[in-house]
Amino acid sequence: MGPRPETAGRPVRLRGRADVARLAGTLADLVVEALLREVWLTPKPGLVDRRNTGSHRDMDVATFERSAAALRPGFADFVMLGAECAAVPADAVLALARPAGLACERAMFRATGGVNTHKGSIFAFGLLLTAVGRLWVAGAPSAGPSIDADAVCDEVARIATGIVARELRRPGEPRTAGERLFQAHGLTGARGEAESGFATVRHGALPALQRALAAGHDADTALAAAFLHLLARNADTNLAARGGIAGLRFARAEAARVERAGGVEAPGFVARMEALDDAFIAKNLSPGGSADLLAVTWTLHRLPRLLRSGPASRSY
Ligand SMILES: CC(C)(COP(=O)(O)OP(=O)(O)OC[C@H]1O[C@@H](n2cnc3c(N)ncnc32)[C@H](O[C@H]2O[C@H](COP(=O)(O)OP(=O)(O)OP(=O)(O)O)[C@@H](O)[C@H]2O)[C@@H]1O)[C@@H](O)C(=O)NCCC(=O)NCCS
Ligand SMILES: Nc1ncnc2[nH]cnc12
Repeated sequence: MGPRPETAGRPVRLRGRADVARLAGTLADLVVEALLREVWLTPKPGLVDRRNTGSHRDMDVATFERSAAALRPGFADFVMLGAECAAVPADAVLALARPAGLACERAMFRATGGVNTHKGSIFAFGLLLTAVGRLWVAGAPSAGPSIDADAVCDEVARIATGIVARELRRPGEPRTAGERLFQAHGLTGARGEAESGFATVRHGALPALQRALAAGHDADTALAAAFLHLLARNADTNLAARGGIAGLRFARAEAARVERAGGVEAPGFVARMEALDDAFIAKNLSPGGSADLLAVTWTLHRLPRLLRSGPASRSY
């Protein structure tokens, strides 16, 4: 699966709804590509990949492939929604986007038979794609070339402003893992990451990916470097939900140990990650949130060049 011929790599300039629709298709293809690159990257401790299904018995690579394909139309809808609400104040956008997010969740559950593969990805990419749609229209006609990762992250932060206080700091029984972990440990999870403008990606995983590419590594090795960075630093509520704070600390400490041993540059990197995979599985640990942020990392890396378009956009 990859970008559709009619949208991939062609200049997308704003001339009206038809051009926003074409932009939406191009960006939806990019996000599906990012989700597939994530699930295919191997090995990823505790996660579904081509080595095994990690700490999961209810999903495999094919489940994620079906889920990603089912989400493509919804991803395009977020871009269109962002373009249509470009003039709406940023702090009023989330309420407008949430129904589209819930529709994506329903599409995911239909495609997976009720398994939660991409709930966090829907949230992250719903914000990211809505933000790009808004920037594309607000800055038209010169917006394309100036929409870089920082501009997108800043717009995501504006849209998500106040979400932690509004949705996590409220009294009452927690309804989800994220709400329970906030009350117990102050972890803000996907909401906190969004409100920070994907800070863990913007200031950590994305530079790690781009350093690895600049050093001559291929895309998968660069993604592995970015994933290791995330695993060592991201406050992943999936890890905490499954293994408690001790589980989150264990995962981050072990990832830091692999980094100190030289990371992707060191001989034996794959063997170290396979050993970590076995250890995570033994403890039922799964860093699903870090997997989502890895797909966000790839998307933010590819987006600026894609918006400037042209054949060069196919290079990484
Ligand atoms: C706002 C929501 C995210 C509310 O969901 P929740 O209250 O649960 O919030 P979190 O727990 O904080 O996170 C939910 C998912 O986000 C991913 N995640 C976790 N930590 C982080 C982080 N630090 N940064 C980024 N993302 C993070 C993670 O999703 C991934 O893992 C899931 C698969 O793992 P698994 O362990 O299997 O999960 P379960 O099935 O729940 O466990 P088992 O039953 O198998 O044991 C998968 O979702 C991955 O994507 C967290 O799970 C948001 O969901 C929401 O409100 N949505 C409504 C629609 C909406 O607003 N859409 C966007 C509009 S712009
Ligand atoms: N590869 C993966 N395995 C398990 N959970 C995930 N959530 C997102 N990507 C995942």
